[in-house]
Amino acid sequence: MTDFDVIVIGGGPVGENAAARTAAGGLRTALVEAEKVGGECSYWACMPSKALLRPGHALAAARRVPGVPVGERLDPAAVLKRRNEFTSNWDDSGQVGWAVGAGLEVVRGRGRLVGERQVDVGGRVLTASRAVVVCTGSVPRIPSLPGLSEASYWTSREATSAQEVPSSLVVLGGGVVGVEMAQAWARLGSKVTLVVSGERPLPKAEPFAGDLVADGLREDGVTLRTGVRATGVSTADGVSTADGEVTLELSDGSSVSGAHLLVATGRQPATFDLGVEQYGFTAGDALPVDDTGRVSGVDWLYAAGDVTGRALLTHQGKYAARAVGTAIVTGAESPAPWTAAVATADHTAVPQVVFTDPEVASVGWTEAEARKKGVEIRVVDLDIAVAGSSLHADGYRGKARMIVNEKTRTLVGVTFAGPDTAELIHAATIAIVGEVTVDRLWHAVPAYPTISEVWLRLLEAYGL
Ligand SMILES: Cc1cc2nc3c(=O)[nH]c(=O)nc-3n(C[C@H](O)[C@H](O)[C@H](O)COP(=O)(O)OP(=O)(O)OC[C@H]3O[C@@H](n4cnc5c(N)ncnc54)[C@H](O)[C@@H]3O)c2cc1C
Ligand SMILES: NC(=O)c1ccc[n+]([C@@H]2O[C@H](COP(=O)([O-])OP(=O)(O)OC[C@H]3O[C@@H](n4cnc5c(N)ncnc54)[C@H](O)[C@@H]3O)[C@@H](O)[C@H]2O)c1
Repeated sequence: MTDFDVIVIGGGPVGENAAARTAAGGLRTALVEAEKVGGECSYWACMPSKALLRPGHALAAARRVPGVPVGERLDPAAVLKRRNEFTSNWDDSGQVGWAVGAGLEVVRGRGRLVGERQVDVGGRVLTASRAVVVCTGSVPRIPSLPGLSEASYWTSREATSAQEVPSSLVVLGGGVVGVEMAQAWARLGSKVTLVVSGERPLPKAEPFAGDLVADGLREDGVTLRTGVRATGVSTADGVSTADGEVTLELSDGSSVSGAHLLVATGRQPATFDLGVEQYGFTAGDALPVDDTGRVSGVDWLYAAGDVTGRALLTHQGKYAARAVGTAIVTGAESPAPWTAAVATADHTAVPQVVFTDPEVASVGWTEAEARKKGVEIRVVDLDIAVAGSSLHADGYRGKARMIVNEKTRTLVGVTFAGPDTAELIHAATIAIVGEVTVDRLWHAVPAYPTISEVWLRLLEAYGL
């Protein structure tokens, strides 16, 4: 008799969803968690970062509408208190309660694959009759910079959980973590310098989006150092506590200093000390999976979320988890694309919102990605300037891009960059997933006066 039908290793949002799905399908399911049920997302990523950003957005939005009485600046103590509440003060008992209510057995400890359908947790070997699902997430990728390992630097964990506003902050890396945290702490009163190796931040987004975010950061007082690489780190005494304690040396011979250094240079799959080598994989590499989440060459092993390296986003990881759970419960061998056990949208329709001000909301391919794939496309670019946007805010500044596959006349990518564009993107996701032609989209009439009217202008600019 096995202990469980399914063992899920990693109780982040993705593991929780995979486990809840198999339990709902009547399978005895264990959720093994080494730290906190709820994972990185709940305690050191999505939730606290958005809780730090939201008050600044609300204040900026109010300032853009005459007649709304607003204060000069944010109240950092109140912002940090609300952020602490959003992380339940880093107490996971609520999440554990949810897991138990969902019919899961929560096993505390670090899981390690030790044989076919066997997981060691602190010396106890758990066995599964059907499947083991790896949802161990990712960890910060730290570059090898001279002096960095001796310095006391921040990763996204410290940047999202700090209990005081740092007097100054140097941020290395202009990806999503870098720009979001640079703006959050700048708006809370920190003197922030953002170091970006390329021409602009957000190199994976459409260039106009990175440029608009750069403008927004500069307006918040962030100093942007673009086109420079970090070459070394030095600290006064190895402990960074006061202004100027950490110095980042740069490739152009200059340097920048701050009370803290945030290293935001990407993430790495959490496949260390997991026993993946016995199946031919390398610790630190992503686990390769098919669209049902089955790990290549191991028929009882599944994976979902950041650990697969497919899309490092909570919503997309949870989608993959639902596919894995369905695949395990139904036991379908080769389910068809776009059925519940297959994460088909990962290839064409991954939405993301960068929660800066301006926001960047995108789905599908960028122009560069579409061209690389050899798709015959037409790109439509517009300023977001409709009745809805001018009512929304005085001096509203934003841009939209729609990319159309010229053969099928369907959308393959959409990006909106501007204040409060996040809520526009789901319409684009539906259009891409539904393979709606521009000719049919013409009949999806946006309400007046909303920012969504930009859809009508995009279609008109396309020639409809
Ligand atoms: C600062 C920041 C902000 C972000 N903001 C957003 C956002 O706004 N929206 C968004 O969609 N995405 C966001 N992300 C990305 C998002 O956090 C991840 O995509 C998401 O957390 C992935 O979920 P996961 O369950 O795969 O991994 P995780 O959330 O990392 O959870 C993995 C869990 O597995 C546990 N674990 C690891 N190894 C073991 C083991 N051997 N045994 C037992 N347990 C183990 C860990 O303790 C952890 O609890 C953000 C990321 C960062 C860093
Ligand atoms: N709002 C959101 O959806 C959200 C928010 C935060 C994070 N995330 C997810 O988390 C993941 C990790 O975010 P991230 O920002 O850490 O990674 P990222 O890959 O988005 O960005 C890392 C950046 O660091 C740069 N970089 C790498 N090495 C460097 C070096 N040595 N010196 C200078 N720059 C260097 C890269 O060019 C890149 O621009 C992302 O994939 C993102 O999808 C999502």
